[in-house]
Amino acid sequence: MERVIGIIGGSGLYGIEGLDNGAWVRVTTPWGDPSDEIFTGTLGGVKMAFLPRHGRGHVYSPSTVPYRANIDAMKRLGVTDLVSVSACGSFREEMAPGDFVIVDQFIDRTFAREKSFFGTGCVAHVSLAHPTCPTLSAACFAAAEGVKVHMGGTYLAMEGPQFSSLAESKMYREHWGADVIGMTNMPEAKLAREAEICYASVAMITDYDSWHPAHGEVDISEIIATLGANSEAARKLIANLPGKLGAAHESCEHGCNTALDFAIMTAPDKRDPALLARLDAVAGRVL
Ligand SMILES: CSC[C@H]1O[C@H](OP(=O)(O)O)[C@H](O)[C@@H]1O
Ligand SMILES: Nc1ncnc2[nH]cnc12
Repeated sequence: MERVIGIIGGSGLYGIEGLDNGAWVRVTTPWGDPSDEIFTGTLGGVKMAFLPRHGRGHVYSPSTVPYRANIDAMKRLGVTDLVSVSACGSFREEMAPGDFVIVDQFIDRTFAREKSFFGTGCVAHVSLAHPTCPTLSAACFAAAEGVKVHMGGTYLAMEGPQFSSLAESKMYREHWGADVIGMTNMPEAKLAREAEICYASVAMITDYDSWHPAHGEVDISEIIATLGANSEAARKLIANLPGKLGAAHESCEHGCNTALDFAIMTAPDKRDPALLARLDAVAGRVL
């Protein structure tokens, strides 16, 4: 299958440069409009699709990002490999502002978002034991240049938009084993799995949240300054990805592309035709 690399750019990353035949395209989905148009083109002969998660100009809050439309739109564009780039706080001394973490686990504490494409009339349960794709994650690690990268880490997804209290920050760090915190990778990772797209998360550390006695509270100006300093490393990683992955996407050996094989529970004669129609891109392979 032809590889298409999708990038969802988070806070501070609203566009990418250097694509051949680059153009912003409007994609419509049965789940509403994505956060913005999607910038498509090729890099080193590999197709790319870039979507700013919050929209250009940072329009959507973490709670109102249209996650389902974003993932559906990527699927419609043929995206096989989806890389999330996000700002995050750190719970670990050694994971310092400026470093990147290739996240491999999540704790989902979000509660005010649509988290599934499925529901009444077509119920499905996919595995999320390993929410990120090891192959794509390894490629992201290899593509990083000029930045310290930590391979593996647990990302706590909070609802926001306010940052955590000191008590929450200490609980996540000392008792829950979280390494980093952000507001957007859930339900994005869950939806990518339902859409059978390989997903990797590159978390750019911007702060120590509020637990660190020497660093005080999270401060948005500190976050923006660190993001500014880091955006070049993020762009470099994205630019190097096609070379690490190549133009052909073999079926994922970790099962990302076959997540729906045994997931759908609803009997064929009980399925809701209206919901099935909305699932055409995401689950068309098995419906
Ligand atoms: C700019 S600080 C808080 C904001 O930044 C992160 O966004 P993203 O994950 O899209 O990079 C965080 O999750 C919050 O939404
Ligand atoms: N400390 C933090 N908590 C939640 N989201 C963040 N994004 C960047 N820093 C963050």
